[in-house]
Amino acid sequence: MSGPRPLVLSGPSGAGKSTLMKRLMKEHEGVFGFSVSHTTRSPRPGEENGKDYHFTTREAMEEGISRGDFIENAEFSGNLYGTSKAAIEDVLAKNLICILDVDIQGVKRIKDTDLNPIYISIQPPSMEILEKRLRDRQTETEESLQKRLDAARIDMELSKEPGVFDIVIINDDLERAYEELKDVLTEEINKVREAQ
Ligand SMILES: Nc1ncnc2c1ncn2[C@@H]1O[C@H](COP(=O)(O)OP(=O)(O)OP(=O)(O)O)[C@@H](O)[C@H]1O
Ligand SMILES: Nc1nc2c(ncn2[C@@H]2O[C@H](COP(=O)(O)O)[C@@H](O)[C@H]2O)c(=O)[nH]1
Repeated sequence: MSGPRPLVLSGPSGAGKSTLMKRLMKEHEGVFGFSVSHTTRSPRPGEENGKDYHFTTREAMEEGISRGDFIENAEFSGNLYGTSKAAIEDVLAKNLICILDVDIQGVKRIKDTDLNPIYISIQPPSMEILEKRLRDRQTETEESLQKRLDAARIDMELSKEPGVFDIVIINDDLERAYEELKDVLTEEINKVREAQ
């Protein structure tokens, strides 16, 4: 049997990717595995090294990129982010649905690989609501918030291009967005459960 297809979750910072993903993983224990990315940004309160991200320095990450350790990497809001080959292999080896949370640059780079994931974009209902969610989250300085909003405008345009995403979910009502996400993944979830 071929393994379950990975899932690429993308969309503007603050759209609700982590919120939806954490619920999906909690409600489907032993079905999903998170591909832990590397980043040069500082940890937020509550974030754990090796669980939320591998927090690293730019120098170490650039060395890893030159060695070919990453399947993709991107500069986002003044920091480097990347998906290592090891992060994905760890999850695939367990026959779980591998979830990658990456920005739109990552989506484009993953399309050049043989990963064959399901591409899902999580979009906010509007820029105004996105800005409010990001401000209320209280994780950003004014400067990084503005960079994230600039990146969000680009993301919202690109996500409308035909063929980039298999599905675009508007995360207005959390319950409805979650149901939509779960429905798209039913076949892959069943594949994992049947194999257990
Ligand atoms: N449907 C929703 N309605 C209201 N608030 C929401 C909704 N979905 C998420 N949020 C809130 O919006 C904020 C941003 O959500 P979250 O951190 O999940 O976004 P994200 O897309 O993972 O962002 P990033 O890419 O920066 O990690 C959080 O405080 C979350 O609780
Ligand atoms: N191209 C990649 N993008 C990534 C990766 N890991 C996270 N991200 C994206 O970065 C922004 C900001 O994340 P935050 O945790 O600092 O809020 C967000 O859009 C993520 O999807 C990665 O490995 N590659």
